[in-house]
Amino acid sequence: MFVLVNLKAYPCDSIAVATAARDVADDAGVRIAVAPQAADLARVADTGVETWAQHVSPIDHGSHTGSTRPATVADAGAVGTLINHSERRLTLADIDRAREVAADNGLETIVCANNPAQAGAAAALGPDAVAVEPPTLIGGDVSVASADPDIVTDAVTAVTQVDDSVDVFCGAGVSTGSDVAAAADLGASGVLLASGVAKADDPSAALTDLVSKI
Ligand SMILES: O=C(CO)COP(=O)(O)O
Repeated sequence: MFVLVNLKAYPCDSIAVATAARDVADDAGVRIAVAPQAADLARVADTGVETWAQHVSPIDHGSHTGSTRPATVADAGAVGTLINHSERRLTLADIDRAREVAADNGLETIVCANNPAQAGAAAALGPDAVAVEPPTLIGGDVSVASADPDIVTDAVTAVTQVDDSVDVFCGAGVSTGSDVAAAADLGASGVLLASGVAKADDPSAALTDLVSKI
């Protein structure tokens, strides 16, 4: 299982979380990555933790004020990027282009989706993975794997029917090792989470629990 921690714009110490994630990943032998805000990418990557971008713009060089260029993200030390997060939606054409430019720059890509139908559509664009995250459960206390397990299994079916080389992750409300184990049982190969670590009093303890049943 791949554990990807999205720090969003939460008021956490991104370097402290990154350092904890690096150490827990090393100790547990589990793949853990941290996705900080764009301005923190290089500092987070310098800790040695696997670093992802929260978003990239569907552009390369040019007159694109305020954009997050995939190549710049890669130069800062990111190895992958989320695309079309529920809080950073893109048009279909922009998802396609962002994935293409990100991949051209060596970034791994995860396209986010609200539901199984969108997950299948996202798989058709050829990302490395699709993450299904029901918006109503994001930021809540109940994991998608227990609140709505069919969403996960149906997303796995939808994605596999389109392209069985695309991994399926799930997210929303994931905060414990039991949540991660339940996601794996439903066929997910990774989890995407935020508040369970970014808002934790002790991010290291939260991460240790998250990987405890993998
Ligand atoms: O949006 C999410 C991860 O990108 C999920 O957020 P929570 O883990 O806070 O529900």
